Amino acid sequence: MTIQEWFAMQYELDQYIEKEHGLQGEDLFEKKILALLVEVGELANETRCFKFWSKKPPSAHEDILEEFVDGVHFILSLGLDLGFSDREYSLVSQEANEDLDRSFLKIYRLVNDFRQSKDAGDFEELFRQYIILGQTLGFTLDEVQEAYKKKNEVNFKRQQNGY
Ligand SMILES: O=c1ccn([C@H]2C[C@H](O)[C@@H](COP(=O)(O)O)O2)c(=O)[nH]1
Repeated sequence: MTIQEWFAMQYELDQYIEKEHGLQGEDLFEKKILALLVEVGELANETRCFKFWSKKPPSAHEDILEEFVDGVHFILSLGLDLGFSDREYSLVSQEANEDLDRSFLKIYRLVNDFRQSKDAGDFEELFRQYIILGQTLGFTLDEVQEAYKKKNEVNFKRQQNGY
């Protein structure tokens, strides 16, 4: 799936949600920023990377992946809202951050930077670093896109069932 196709899938879902909730034309930027921050927190919780006080293992690979793609939804949605979907993105990278705690804290900082600047370069850096976080968690881009497709469908069904 190309990045443009990825944005297009998110566009369809966002349009459906906005129509369903009578929100067409509303500025949902700040709510989506907050939603993304919440998703990043939920993801960190599933990895348990910061829980130095606990001996419990992380959640299963697929459960962490599902949380991860919730964040992807909101990143794509924010990019669409600012009209950044037609740009070229180089998301594939050999980088992987060893330290998960620092990676999560970095994502929080990048979300806030992007919130303030609404800048295309800051958006790309956020998207890129989020994908690198995924790689650090053991997910390939293909795997992320497959999981995204599944969750996108679940999100549609939820809307149709009065979520
Ligand atoms: O405008 C929106 C609002 C929500 N979602 C998706 C992203 C997540 O996959 C899911 C979050 O739903 P909760 O399970 O957190 O309610 O909804 C969108 O894609 N676009």
